[in-house]
Amino acid sequence: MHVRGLRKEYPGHVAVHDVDLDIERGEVFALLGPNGAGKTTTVEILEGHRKRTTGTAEVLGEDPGTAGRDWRARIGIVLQTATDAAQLTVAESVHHFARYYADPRDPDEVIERVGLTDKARTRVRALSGGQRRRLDVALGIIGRPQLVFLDEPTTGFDPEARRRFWALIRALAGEGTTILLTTHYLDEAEALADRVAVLADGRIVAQDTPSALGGRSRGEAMVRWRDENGFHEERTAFPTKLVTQLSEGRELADLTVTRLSLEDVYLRLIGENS
Ligand SMILES: Nc1ncnc2c1ncn2[C@@H]1O[C@H](COP(=O)(O)OP(=O)(O)OP(=O)(O)O)[C@@H](O)[C@H]1O
Repeated sequence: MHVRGLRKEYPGHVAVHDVDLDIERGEVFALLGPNGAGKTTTVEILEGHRKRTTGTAEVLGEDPGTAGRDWRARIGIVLQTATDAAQLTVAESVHHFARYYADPRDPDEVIERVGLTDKARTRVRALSGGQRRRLDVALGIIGRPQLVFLDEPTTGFDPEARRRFWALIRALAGEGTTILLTTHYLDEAEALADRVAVLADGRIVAQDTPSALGGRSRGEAMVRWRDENGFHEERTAFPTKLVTQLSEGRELADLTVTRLSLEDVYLRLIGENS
């Protein structure tokens, strides 16, 4: 996917300014940013659901503004709003959606992969919010898409469901599926994304791997430990050296070495650009 100078104007308001993105096949890419930053607008333009004002976009080799049904069948979309097939059971709706595609995944396997096997015979309207979201994910991947858009995919998931979902996304990426997700969960971006971009007020203010974002991997570390005089903490660019000096071969109680969290860096970037 290649995007250059993408811009979206609404009357009296520029929602997306000059966004450039290159996302490779099999890559998991996360768009981060506060409410109203322009994530959904960007994603909807790339899905072909919204018209851009200016700029170029190439998604799976085509312009999403003009691409046709064959292209659409190659992408999977999981929207923020839940699907509406409330009368059908989980199994019925997944089997039903599978029929729209030339080479769908096995519906029962997809239901298993999202962890809904024991709800397969339950009507969609009787699912919990998180279960319904898992069904949305199932419907988004049933067509064996080459590219999957996930807009806040794990909102409402319990911790176990999130871990299961992360494993599914990694497995899909391992099979060569490209994933573009938006999320407000920094731990999710850290666990899943090969690269992240931070949008603030419609502009990309940083783009890197989660571990290097905002100079994070080069930043100072905080070393904390405890001894007979109590609790200590020291900020240093050379944590290995400090720990070696401190320990002199003995164990240090409650030793931790931490760098800025992704959330720390994210909040700093957002603060600098708001
Ligand atoms: N149809 C529209 N008409 C006018 N303004 C819009 C429209 N859709 C979105 N906007 C504005 O564009 C900006 C970006 O909105 P967008 O939904 O892309 O943000 P977001 O980053 O996805 O936010 P969230 O995290 O809340 O989902 C917001 O200021 C929003 O009010």
